[in-house]
Amino acid sequence: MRLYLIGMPGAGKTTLGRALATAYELPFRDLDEEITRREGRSIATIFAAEGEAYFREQEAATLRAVVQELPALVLATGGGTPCFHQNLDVLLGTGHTLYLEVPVAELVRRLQQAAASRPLLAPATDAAALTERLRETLAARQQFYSRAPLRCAATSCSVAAVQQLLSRYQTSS
Ligand SMILES: Nc1ncnc2c1ncn2[C@@H]1O[C@H](COP(=O)(O)OP(=O)(O)O)[C@@H](O)[C@H]1O
Ligand SMILES: O=C(O)C1=C[C@@H](OP(=O)(O)O)[C@@H](O)[C@H](O)C1
Ligand SMILES: [Mg+2]
Repeated sequence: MRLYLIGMPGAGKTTLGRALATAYELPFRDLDEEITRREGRSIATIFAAEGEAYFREQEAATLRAVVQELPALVLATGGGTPCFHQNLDVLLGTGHTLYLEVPVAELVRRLQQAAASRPLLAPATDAAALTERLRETLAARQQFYSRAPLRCAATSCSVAAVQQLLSRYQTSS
């Protein structure tokens, strides 16, 4: 089984993805970590040195390489992954895609510390600016995220809840 986690920065894709991989005894990959490894530099450095378009190309290529390499895994994508280069079609066509749906106010709470290492959010320094940035980003991305066949809300995104969701989904499909 390939399980893909999608959603906004701060939704918990990396955190929950790692826990789900342990629970399912599957390899875990974080797409940002894979890009960092291939490139030998951080996501923030890639954005600063090469710009977003270059990052999106590397992201698309790395996604395809990971999918080809591993027939079974849990993959935490980056927040923008499903929105560029037909990546969502790759996800939908090769595994189960789960959208972690988290309200902007909760994302702000989680990200206030970490925005500096997330280049798309870095210009938003205070809570009001971060809220505005996340609102705009979510509005633009909703059309992609909402195509995921599986979704869970912030409050119910435990490992056990996802396992239950997935087993119901697998028996019904
Ligand atoms: N369920 C949760 N409840 C509270 N905080 C969380 C939860 N999941 C993740 N976090 C925190 O939110 C931040 C972003 O989590 P992360 O897994 O990196 O999200 P993503 O990979 O979706 O950007 C981290 O500081 C993490 O500890
Ligand atoms: O939302 C985005 O466009 C991005 C999210 C980041 O991943 P997280 O969602 O894990 O923060 C990372 O891929 C990059 O900084 C771009
Ligand atoms: Mg992440």
